Amino acid sequence: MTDQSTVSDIFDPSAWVVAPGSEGFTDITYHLDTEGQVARIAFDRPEVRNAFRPKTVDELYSALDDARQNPRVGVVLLTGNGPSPRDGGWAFCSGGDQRIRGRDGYKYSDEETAAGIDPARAGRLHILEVQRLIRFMPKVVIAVVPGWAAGGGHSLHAVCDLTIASAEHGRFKQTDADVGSFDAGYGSAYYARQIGQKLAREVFFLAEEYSAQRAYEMGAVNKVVPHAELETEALAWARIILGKSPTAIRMLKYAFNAVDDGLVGQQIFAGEATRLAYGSDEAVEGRDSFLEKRAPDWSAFPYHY
Ligand SMILES: CC(C)(COP(=O)(O)OP(=O)(O)OC[C@H]1O[C@@H](n2cnc3c(N)ncnc32)[C@H](O)[C@@H]1OP(=O)(O)O)[C@@H](O)C(=O)NCCC(=O)NCCSC(=O)CCC(=O)c1ccccc1C(=O)O
Repeated sequence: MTDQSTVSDIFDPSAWVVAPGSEGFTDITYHLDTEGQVARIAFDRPEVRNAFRPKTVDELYSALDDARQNPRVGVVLLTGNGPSPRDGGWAFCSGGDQRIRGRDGYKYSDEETAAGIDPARAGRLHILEVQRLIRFMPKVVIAVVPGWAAGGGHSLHAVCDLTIASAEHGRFKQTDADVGSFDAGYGSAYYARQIGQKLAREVFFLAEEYSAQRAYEMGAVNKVVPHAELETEALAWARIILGKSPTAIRMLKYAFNAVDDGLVGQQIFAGEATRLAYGSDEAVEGRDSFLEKRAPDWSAFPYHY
């Protein structure tokens, strides 16, 4: 298990505490800032450019869902620890671990399978569940890219609300088609909404390498910062966002999502609108009139226009 106090060369141990319950994770690290309002979740397989295997995705989902349900957390930073002890390379995430890809998805290890993996969940592509969690959680998720974002890692950065990248080491490459994979959802179609159709098709069809600066110019990255300042800058952005109204941020995220998310997007936005309406005197009158077995009195509530 990684020493949680020194997880990455650009990690500031004085800014973070280990998130309760995360001690058993092997493939990711999970920290909360000292105020308990920002979550830092990081891939921790730098020797394979932070490629994910099913266990990685299980842990990632678990940490993200914990952050989602923590009422004090307002912003999540998703990043990759590094550098690689083998060659010094940096990565955000290089997608699915190709060494354990089977014909029906990514495979748990023999030990994990022997320990009781249900055959129904043996071949996994559940990074897509992680994508939906990032997309639908009512909090801002920032991709903090210290190195390669490739394949499914590229898709994860695309689905995050914001991306901050290392000027020196940030690299973007959509390799899906090189390895016979295709993210036909947020990773491609939504990504095209971000940078435009021609550029998105170039990124996927050619699978070339793009620097952080080029990705910024294409509209895929919000800010490029010196490598040593990457995490400090990400935390600073998180603190700016924490200064805003939680309800406003939640409604804005869901408003941005709704146009691309069809009825699910409308449902999520509408659910939050209903929550807001329940707080009004008008909705209280509706509920109370039912419980008191009387006709509702709407006279105090004008038809606003
Ligand atoms: C990322 C690279 C461009 C980095 O290149 P470089 O810096 O030269 O490093 P390397 O020497 O290549 O790599 C160092 C070391 O790491 C190993 N490694 C790197 N990436 C992976 C990986 N993905 N799986 C396994 N191992 C990896 C590499 O082999 C080296 O180890 P050695 O022992 O020295 O050999 C470059 O590494 C690269 O191109 N990597 C592969 C990127 C890739 O193709 N990823 C898979 C894309 S497909 C995918 O992610 C599908 C899963 C998925 O997410 C999905 C599924 C279904 C629908 C949607 C999705 C979705 O995309 O979300």
